[in-house]
Amino acid sequence: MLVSELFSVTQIKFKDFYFYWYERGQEGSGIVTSDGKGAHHFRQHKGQGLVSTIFKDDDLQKLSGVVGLGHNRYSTAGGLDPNNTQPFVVHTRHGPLAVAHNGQLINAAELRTTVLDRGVGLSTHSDSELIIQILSLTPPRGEKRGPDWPARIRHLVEATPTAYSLALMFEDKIYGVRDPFGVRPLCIGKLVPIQDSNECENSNSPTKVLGWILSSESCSFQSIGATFYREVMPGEIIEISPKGIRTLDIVPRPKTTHHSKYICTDNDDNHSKSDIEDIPPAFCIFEYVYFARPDSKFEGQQVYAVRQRCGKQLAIEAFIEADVISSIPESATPAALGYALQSGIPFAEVLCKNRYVGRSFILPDTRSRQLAVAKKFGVITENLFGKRVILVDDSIVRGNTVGPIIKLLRNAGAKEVHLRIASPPIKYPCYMGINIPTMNELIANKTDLEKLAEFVGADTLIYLTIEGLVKAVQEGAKPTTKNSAIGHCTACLDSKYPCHVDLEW
Ligand SMILES: O=P(O)(O)OC[C@H]1O[C@H](OP(=O)(O)OP(=O)(O)O)[C@H](O)[C@@H]1O
Ligand SMILES: NC(=O)CC[C@H](N)C(=O)O
Ligand code: SF4
Ligand SMILES: [Mg+2]
Repeated sequence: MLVSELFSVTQIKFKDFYFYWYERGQEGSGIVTSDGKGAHHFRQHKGQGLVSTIFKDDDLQKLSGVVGLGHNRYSTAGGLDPNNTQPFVVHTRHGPLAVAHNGQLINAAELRTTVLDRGVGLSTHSDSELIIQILSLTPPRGEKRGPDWPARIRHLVEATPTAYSLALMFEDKIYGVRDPFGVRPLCIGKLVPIQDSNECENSNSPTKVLGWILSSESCSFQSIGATFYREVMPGEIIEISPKGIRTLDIVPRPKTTHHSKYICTDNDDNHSKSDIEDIPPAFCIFEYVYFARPDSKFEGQQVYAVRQRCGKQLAIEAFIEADVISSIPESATPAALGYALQSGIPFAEVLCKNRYVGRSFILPDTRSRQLAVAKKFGVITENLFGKRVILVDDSIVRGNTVGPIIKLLRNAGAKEVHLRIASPPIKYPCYMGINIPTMNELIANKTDLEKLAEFVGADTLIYLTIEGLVKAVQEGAKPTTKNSAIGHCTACLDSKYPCHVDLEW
């Protein structure tokens, strides 16, 4: 049995499969299964909203098969149209193919023209549909015997440098693909007998493998009795089949250098060959700051530990005397604990979060984000009345969260509120899978720092520096293989995009 899943905490059990989601995307969701026999043997169910509202027992009963693909959508291209819900399925010359995509194609406009110019009609505005259409094309050197998936996937990777982590399903096989810059995460889990899944990860004890799992985040593995096997490397193409798992290819990063759309950097042009060849991967630093779940692991370290180090670094860079340190739950809590450990000031909760309201930043529009913030928090008065409070958040993006919260704390009797942000100001758009497409929506561009503190109602406001964040992240990061490089995208902080950005999309 093989299980594949992108985006992992809702448990869904059907026949032989277990799918777990934590709603990394909250807008839509789908499952496609295959009985492994090719044409006409795919089954699927998709819908809009949270997983728990989409999949009822009856729907799941119909989803039988030997392999499966699931996806939760967090829209970054193509809008909220229900037709953009994934996985996408098309019938290729060799039978049905399903694709689940985490990311956003940086050159989507150019690719769209290329696909349309070849006479292929598209049925959505989703960038992910382009992926499945390119994969449906016969590769440049043709195919002698049946579909040559390594060649088709390599052709796709050469056509678009980033940002994608993909799971593809064809007959009884799953292919996993991570773009050469490794902007979005992708990891492999091993389904093992339950007693073995409680053993230490990466233990060398011989274990019967019941199946393989692909997931954006490793936090999903433990909940289904699987263990973390390893990350898919940037540029790596893997195949999961009844015979097991193997690497088909590793596509190198294109010879490029950082591109700045917004500021002059000494990175554009004038580079020696070796500079260009040495360009490192660009794993999204915002996964560590906010996006990923704290119990997930990337680059050999748990996200929780990185956030705590960010908080410690913040205390070094931006200490202030206070009576209590607290966080805006949930993502900022490890950083606030780090600040408390470093500074010796005690940590106490000042906000109670309504657990039935999801994450607000990842909602698709301003009104729903602001309503979510208003519904989400209550104050724990005893911990702040008459006190000087250091309030830590992981990030300020559009500024929907922090202002209303400081108002709540002041109304409840906080004497001073000092805001400390465990990441630098977010000033530039992301085109690689986080939905911040314009500069105008970013509050750091609307006013200078001093006015921003006043605007959100804080006595003082200090952000972590870019160097401080990179240090906190890279201190514990380990290369995937002995000689592989470590590198992070920081483009939304410093405008250094890993490759050319196509702004027409
Ligand atoms: O400045 P803004 O545009 O408001 O965005 C930043 C806020 O949004 C996120 O929290 P969210 O409520 O999404 O999730 P969390 O519970 O994981 O912290 C993030 O942790 C910040 O608190
Ligand atoms: N990560 C995702 O779910 C986004 C995939 C794709 N870019 C979309 O907008 O649908
Ligand atoms: S621009 Fe920012 S959010 Fe986008 S991939 Fe780079 S670090 Fe991540
Ligand atoms: Mg938050």
